[in-house]
Amino acid sequence: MNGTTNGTTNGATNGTTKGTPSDGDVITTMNGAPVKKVAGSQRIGNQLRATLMLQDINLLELIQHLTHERIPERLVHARGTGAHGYFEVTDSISDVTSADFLQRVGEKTPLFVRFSTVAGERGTAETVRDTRGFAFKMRTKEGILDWMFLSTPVFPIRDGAKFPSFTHATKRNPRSGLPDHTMFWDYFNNNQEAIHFLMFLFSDRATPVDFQHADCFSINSYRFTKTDGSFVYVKIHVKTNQGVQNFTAAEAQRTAGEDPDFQTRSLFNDLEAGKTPSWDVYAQIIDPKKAANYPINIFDATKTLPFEDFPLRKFGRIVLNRNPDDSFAEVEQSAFSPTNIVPGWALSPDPIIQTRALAYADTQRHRLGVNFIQLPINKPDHSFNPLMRDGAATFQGLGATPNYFPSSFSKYGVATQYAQPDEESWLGTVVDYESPLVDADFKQAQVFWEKTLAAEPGQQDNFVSNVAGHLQSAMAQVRKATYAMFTRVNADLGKRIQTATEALVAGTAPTKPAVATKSAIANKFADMKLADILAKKQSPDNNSHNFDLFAHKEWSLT
Ligand code: HEM
Repeated sequence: MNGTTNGTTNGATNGTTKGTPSDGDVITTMNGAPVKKVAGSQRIGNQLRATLMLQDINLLELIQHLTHERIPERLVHARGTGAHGYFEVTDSISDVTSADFLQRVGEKTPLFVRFSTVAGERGTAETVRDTRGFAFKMRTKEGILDWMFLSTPVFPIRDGAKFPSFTHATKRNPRSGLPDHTMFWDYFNNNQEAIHFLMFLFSDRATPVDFQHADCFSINSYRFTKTDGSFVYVKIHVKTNQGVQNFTAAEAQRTAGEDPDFQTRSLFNDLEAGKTPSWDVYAQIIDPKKAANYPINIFDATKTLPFEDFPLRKFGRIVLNRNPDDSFAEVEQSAFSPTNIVPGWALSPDPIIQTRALAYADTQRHRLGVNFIQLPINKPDHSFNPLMRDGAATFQGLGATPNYFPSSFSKYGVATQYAQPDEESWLGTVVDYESPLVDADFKQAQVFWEKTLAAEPGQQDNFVSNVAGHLQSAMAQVRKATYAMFTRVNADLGKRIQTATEALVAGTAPTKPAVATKSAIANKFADMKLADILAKKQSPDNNSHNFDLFAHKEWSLT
């Protein structure tokens, strides 16, 4: 057998699953003894009747392993898929960060990404209306850096204590176990700082065709730091080179029914076919002095920062080129956290980031076990901390290394080049603070409605019908409060949502939801049957990626 030898760890590098068997390997029991009959079971007499024996170790182990194969799904972002690739520095950014992996233009850092939807469970359909998660794990020479971004540039909350309520309201009713639109809208009616997020969630941007055709954003402000102690704040934008493509609500719903795994299949097939989807990476650099007097709080995750004042600066690109070898080992067991940072990249005082600092490794100890960091996909190429060593399933092999610090019997210490603390100062009186809702919270939502959506033909109509289609299932008093919320964005918007929703409730709306514009993909294939699309895909002169997006009936592991 390949894999572990001599009882020592086979430290898999690059987060890839190791131990692929080779021809001629024999199947063994857990302790490594050869199995005589893998699919047979020991029984009394040569008969089909089941008088089985506990001494049939192969059978016992097979069943016992199977009954333990599922682990808890992620609290949020349970449905996901992954891919390997790299991050490449395309433009110099070393004036604002000392991060080693960003110092040299052209340098590539190995990367793993997990893409996800947020609210649904592990088996739910993928093309549904939702935010998409983009979790990047970069293996830099100075440790693992995780970037955990979303496909919306804003978040629904700016007070960490609201995260449980927001999460509960977007999941199932605790009594009925059913999705509950009354609960959903009632939460948002009472937490209206989420309005900007809702504008994205009910636009066609929340039904991307697949992950390759979506952008993502850090949302939270982080810090680029330098070894001299200076720093700037930074927001990251990751823009797809495949072009943004969204489904309309009707297309997304249809696809969810026809192929609930559409987005996983699209990515898997693209990578198997040798495609290399890529994204350009930009920074919005924020001078701390400018941030202090800027009208928008840069630590308010419900707001974006205008490009006029904080232009995008390109510094890298992300390229994907390989499917995982083992979906469970790499995708399901991957553990990302914003606290996986490296010198040159740091957290900020953003309250959401500070709350997140606690959440991830905590849930991963529950989901994967205390030593989840030793799993190959999560394990840094180099790490050493003898103070964290015991717990279930540890295999670090630190032996006699002292487990306290400092010790007279060891010479290990800290890296002196990072000894200089950065200059951020945190001073103030302790207060119990919950951010109040103010008129300014509706400003960016208003711009999104009046300018952004208005600039794309049919998108305002789609927005109204997307909200109405969802809101119609809420109780009357909740619907009324939601009309009032959208009226604060724009009086006409509030009225249109009310008219469209109440028509659906009364059954006077057209039976099919009005889909004002079709996506580019739907237009292209409007009159084609699936079989024609697949046939066209196979024609040698076709090199349009649009055809591949519809090739979702294929599943090829070869
Ligand atoms: C207080 C706010 C938040 C809390 C408490 C929180 C908590 C969590 C938890 C518990 C998970 C599951 C982790 C796991 O099981 O491994 C998760 C996943 C995730 N979160 Fe958050 N989250 C918050 C806000 C955000 C924000 C603002 C973003 C992005 C800007 C984000 C991005 C993600 C992503 C991408 C994943 C999926 C990770 C994966 O694919 O494994 N989260 N979050």
